[in-house]
Amino acid sequence: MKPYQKVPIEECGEPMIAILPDLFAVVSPHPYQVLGAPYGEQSPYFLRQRVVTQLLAAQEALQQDYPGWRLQIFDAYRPVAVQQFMVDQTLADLARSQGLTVAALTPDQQQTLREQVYTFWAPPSLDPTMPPPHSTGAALDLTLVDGTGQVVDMGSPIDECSPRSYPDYFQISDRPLERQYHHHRQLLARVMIAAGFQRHPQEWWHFSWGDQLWAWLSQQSGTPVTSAHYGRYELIHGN
Ligand SMILES: C[C@@H](N)C(=O)N[C@H](C)C(=O)O
Ligand SMILES: [Zn+2]
Repeated sequence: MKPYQKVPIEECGEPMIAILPDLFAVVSPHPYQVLGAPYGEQSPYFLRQRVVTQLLAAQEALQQDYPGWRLQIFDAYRPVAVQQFMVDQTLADLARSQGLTVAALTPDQQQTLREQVYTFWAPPSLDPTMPPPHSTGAALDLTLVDGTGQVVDMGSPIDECSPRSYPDYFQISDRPLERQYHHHRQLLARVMIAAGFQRHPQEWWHFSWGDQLWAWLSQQSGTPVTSAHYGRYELIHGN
């Protein structure tokens, strides 16, 4: 169990709304849909209403200093079935990168690779007290696009299971390009945190507002948050 999963949830019942592509940039086609992830009738481009409001505030803060720049949404809502699919997919990818298959892994190899997967992916738990963050509609993965519509280089791709994903990985570099990656990651974090979001400690791209991880990180930084506002969305809207 991760420490944030102990935070109580007081579900506020707020609906999710669509993230409109005329307001934000979005990665399309959606990378997990392309892989065949089981969304059913659901769409990854949905978030809780208040989370979208805070996201708009973050984009406005960005555009004050960088006119024409936008937030680019890579992923947002994720049913638990999709979380399970992506965890399995990532395990298979990591095994393949070592010339192995999941079926052929020894118990020790399984354990090592699973630990690597769970450094970057939340467990696909169906327990209502510990939902995967994206299954609450409060978490999203995103980056920046500049005024010409170009994706801003953060030095590593979203979802890479390696230390390059850690937000401060390039902090101590004195190479000009890597200084720039760090600056871009800082810029994304600055506008998101100013709008009330919290960033995942191991991922430069993952932010949330109102879920258990957000509440736990807020507590760690001294903000008196006692509970999360959002639990698993499927439990309140039955989809
Ligand atoms: C790996 C990434 N796409 C992600 O969303 N990770 C977090 C921790 C999650 O699975 O909730
Ligand atoms: Zn995420």
